[in-house]
Amino acid sequence: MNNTDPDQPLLSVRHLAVSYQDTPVVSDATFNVWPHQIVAMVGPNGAGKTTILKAVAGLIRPVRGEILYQNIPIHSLDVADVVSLGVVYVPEGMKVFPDMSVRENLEVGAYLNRAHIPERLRLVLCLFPELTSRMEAPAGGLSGGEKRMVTLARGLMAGARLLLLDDPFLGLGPKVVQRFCSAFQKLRKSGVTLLIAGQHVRRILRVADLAFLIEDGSITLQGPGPDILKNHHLRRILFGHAPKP
Ligand SMILES: Nc1ncnc2c1ncn2[C@@H]1O[C@H](COP(=O)(O)OP(=O)(O)OP(=O)(O)O)[C@@H](O)[C@H]1O
Repeated sequence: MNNTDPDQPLLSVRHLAVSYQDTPVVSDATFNVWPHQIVAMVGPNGAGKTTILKAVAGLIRPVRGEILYQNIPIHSLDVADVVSLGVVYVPEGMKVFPDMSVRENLEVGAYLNRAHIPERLRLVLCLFPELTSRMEAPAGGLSGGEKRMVTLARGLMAGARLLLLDDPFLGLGPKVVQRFCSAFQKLRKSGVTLLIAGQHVRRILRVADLAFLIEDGSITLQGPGPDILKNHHLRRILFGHAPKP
């Protein structure tokens, strides 16, 4: 299942520039994501985090730059081709198909990439055993945290080797956030690489092997998550002061 070279970046983003209509949003983003890591992108509202994730996922076409996944240029590919390589975007929010069962929601995830479905389902239920008893229930009746589990599980059912998570903790209480952090660590151990963008900066940086601060569409700081959490510039930009981590 895992054929990544630990000595090569899994994802290499080089001089990425993205515009909406003619308005530049990401100007020159360059970074690598190494296999089997949890990588975080943090930054102020509107800095360009979601835009970068969507460009990697093939949902937005860059105006300049390169995106290489396992050395394959993916910046000109359609979303379906990017997914079939194992790069899967999980949008923010808790959107499920409410009238479909949890099982059917997960099957939708596997629609574009149908190999290894039983193996993927085992991984999902090992991460989120609470879904086991809800498999035949309508997804609309799940709690917010459970719906979020289904959206993440759909990404895994699509065969993600690189999971792009957009604000995964949005709207979740501290206990559920903790639950997701341990699921992320289990996922990393199972060979999935995670690129996480979001607002829950302290929580995300504490679990991040590598993290980037994005400001105005460019990367202004990078390092291990717990280290950059101590950085004065980051604290000033994101917390407005320099609190204790
Ligand atoms: N579809 C769009 N059309 C035009 N402008 C957009 C569009 N989507 C985002 N933008 C703008 O691009 C900029 C970057 O947005 P983006 O969502 O990537 O930032 P972000 O860092 O993810 O922000 P947040 O943390 O608030 O989610 C913002 O100024 C936003 O208003």
